Amino acid sequence: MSDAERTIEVRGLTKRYRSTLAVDRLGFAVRPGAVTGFLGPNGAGKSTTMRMILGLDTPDAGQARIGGRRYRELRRPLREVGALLEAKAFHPGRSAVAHLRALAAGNDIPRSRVDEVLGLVGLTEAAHRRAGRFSLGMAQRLGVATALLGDPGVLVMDEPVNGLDPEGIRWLRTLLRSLAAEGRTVFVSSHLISEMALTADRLVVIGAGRLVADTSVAELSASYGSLEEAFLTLTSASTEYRGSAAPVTHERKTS
Ligand SMILES: Nc1ncnc2c1ncn2[C@@H]1O[C@H](COP(=O)(O)OP(=O)(O)OP(=O)(O)O)[C@@H](O)[C@H]1O
Repeated sequence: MSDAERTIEVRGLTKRYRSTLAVDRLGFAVRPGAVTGFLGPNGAGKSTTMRMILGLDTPDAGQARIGGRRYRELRRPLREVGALLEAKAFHPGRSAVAHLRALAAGNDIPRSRVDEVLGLVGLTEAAHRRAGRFSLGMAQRLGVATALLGDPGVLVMDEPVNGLDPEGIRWLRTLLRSLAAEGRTVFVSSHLISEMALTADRLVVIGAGRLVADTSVAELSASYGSLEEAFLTLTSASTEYRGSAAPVTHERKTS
């Protein structure tokens, strides 16, 4: 897979739910070889954007493409893009191994890969337990295993840190960084700035559905003194950070 095939591109992406403009003409690119954090306060539009990237929601305008194609046009989606959206997105009566085997069988993925990913996320011992009884942290690990099942070049994860304990958070951070170091595209949302400061190389920050920054973690924290300061300043005023240029203030949307 070439770098272009692993690039996520969002252009003019817009989504409205009745009176709420959830995503507003959003544009950015996520490239391979780095962890890109997707930051924004609660309700900023992160999940909606990720759902549109993954073809689970239809944009009202604009488009999201992976390697130049819409998610729905991908020939072997699980092998190209791994997704983690919400924890516990599996049948509660099924064991972890049964869940992964069913997905592998339906997507032409060798059965041996199931044991591999269970090992990778530390669920080998719990593989035969009913997934419905998993703790939130274990469910997140199963979600990560599911995302990695097809050995995809692109990973899209919505708040994967949720429910993990400190050891789990460190484990996930190391895993995401190593996946990026292997040349994969890793796009991960969070509202935890401190965690993103440790995990991400680049940041796409949104506020009220609009892009407020698309830059490296180092540059953003250097410009504002700290990443927390940058996040709070940019998202509260919906100002746009443009590298060394002065921040540009947008009118706030009142929809
Ligand atoms: N299915 C829906 N129907 C109506 N409104 C929705 C729907 N999904 C999202 N919204 C609204 O769109 C906006 C963006 O929501 P979204 O979940 O994408 O934000 P988020 O950045 O992921 O937030 P959080 O960090 O709280 O998960 C919010 O105002 C939310 O209430």
